[in-house]
Amino acid sequence: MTSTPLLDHITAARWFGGKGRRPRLVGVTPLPWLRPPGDWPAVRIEIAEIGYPEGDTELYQLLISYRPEQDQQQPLIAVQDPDHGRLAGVDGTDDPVLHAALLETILSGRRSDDDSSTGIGPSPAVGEPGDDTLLAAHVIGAAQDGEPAGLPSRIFAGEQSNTSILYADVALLKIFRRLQPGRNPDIAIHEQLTRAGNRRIARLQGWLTAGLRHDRDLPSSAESGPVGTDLAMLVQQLPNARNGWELALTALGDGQDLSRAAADLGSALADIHRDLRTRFGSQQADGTELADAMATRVAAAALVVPELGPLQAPLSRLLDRLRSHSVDVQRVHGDFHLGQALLTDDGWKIIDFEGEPAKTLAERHRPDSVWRDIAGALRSIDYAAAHRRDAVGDRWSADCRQGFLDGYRRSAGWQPDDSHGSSDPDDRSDPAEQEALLPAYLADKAIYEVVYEARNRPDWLPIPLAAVTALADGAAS
Ligand SMILES: Nc1ncnc2c1ncn2[C@@H]1O[C@H](COP(=O)(O)OP(=O)(O)O)[C@@H](O)[C@H]1O
Ligand SMILES: O=P(O)(O)O[C@H]1O[C@H](CO)[C@@H](O[C@H]2O[C@H](CO)[C@@H](O)[C@H](O)[C@H]2O)[C@H](O)[C@H]1O
Repeated sequence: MTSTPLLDHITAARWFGGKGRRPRLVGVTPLPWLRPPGDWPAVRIEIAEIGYPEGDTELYQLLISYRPEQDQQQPLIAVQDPDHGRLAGVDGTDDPVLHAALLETILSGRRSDDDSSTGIGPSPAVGEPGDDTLLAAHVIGAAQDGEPAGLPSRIFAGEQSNTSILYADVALLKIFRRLQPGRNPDIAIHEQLTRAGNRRIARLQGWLTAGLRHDRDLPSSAESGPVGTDLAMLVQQLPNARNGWELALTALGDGQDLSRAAADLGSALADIHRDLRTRFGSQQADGTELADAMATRVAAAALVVPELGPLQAPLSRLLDRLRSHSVDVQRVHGDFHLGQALLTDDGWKIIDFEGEPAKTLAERHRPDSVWRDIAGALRSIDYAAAHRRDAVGDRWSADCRQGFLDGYRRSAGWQPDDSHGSSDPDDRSDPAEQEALLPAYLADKAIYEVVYEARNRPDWLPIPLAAVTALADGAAS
């Protein structure tokens, strides 16, 4: 690989997904300037295309702050610009001027308070229709009513795969680093849940989309014309939010029962599923096709983690149980775990609807069974309990899992309960029969986790491997 300051910057970043590979910088596409000429620093988003020897490419979003070349120390990139002259740019991720320009760009965007917005429209906030690369901004709800100028900003310092900018204590701008042409599921789902008035999420306030052209900005394709590629979303900042994973570990360490909170979380997930079902619809999927897809994932995982080899036959018997079913599917979270749940003064909120990072964009938009998310939560409780492998941990885990399932069933209207029962039970014909799908979804999730841990945290591999083994043993007996 030919090292350049920009390539080194990208490959060293927390969000770079090609670690261990041989990346090269194919090109950089600048989006329009976010400030008028003469206002320094000049700031804009740039999209870097990274190529690999295997032939695949990835797109990454960069935030760059420019000054005249002679005024800039240690630049990542130098450009000749018709309006600004010779410029040198540095990473602008921490630059409050860039933060303010991004916020103002979104808040000056096209208001789309109807349901027909597609994310890329004829009224770009920056650039003119017909430009090669447009930047379109959209706002919904009350986001435009505030005065954004001067809001103090800072980068979210916690663990995350993208980059978030916090504006005072009111809003959070999540900047998607690894871009995929098309609609981002996090925005698509937040938009619909916000329009539905769902109170279990951080409300969406706006988003930013680039209109990238296949012939110039995007990896080679026969298509032409701009493709809306979502860049960032602005959401309500949740005050006093405590991460569910950390709460679980603390409670477990203290031997504190968390089954009521788990029930509330199950109820929150059911509320979200209900609104997703209403907004996106539902359909029936062929259980045989689902079982085949899961079996393919087991086989692929066994190539990465050979310990799975002997478990393939019993797992295949477990997946066979899906084959006799027509499976009810709808939009779901897709990668639900305790780290995606924040406990606030207003109860649980669920975040990060991007789906499993290893899946393609099309797969992440595809309807799936609600058991995908329920299995995600149950697996996550098991992960937490793995930190305390004793009778207290086992009891804690069993209580939490039962609490979660009871809370979900009650809110979904799957079981009668005067105190919590939903007056609007969903329309699935036989939820109890659908519950037979849970072991297959638990196995599919644990198989995903085995590969995830083998690649990212080998020390954690025994946790999902033990779960797959237990499920396989259960199927064999
Ligand atoms: N609306 C919000 N308000 C407050 N904190 C949030 C909000 N959304 C996310 N966070 C914090 O940011 C972290 C990362 O968010 P997430 O959406 O999972 O980002 P990523 O997908 O980039 O990892 C969360 O674990 C949480 O601590
Ligand atoms: O980065 P994301 O939050 O989108 O999700 C990925 O990373 C998660 C780990 O941070 C991983 O979750 C797995 O570990 C969790 C504990 O750290 C556990 O609660 C989850 O149940 C387990 O799946 C997730 O699978 C992965 O997609």
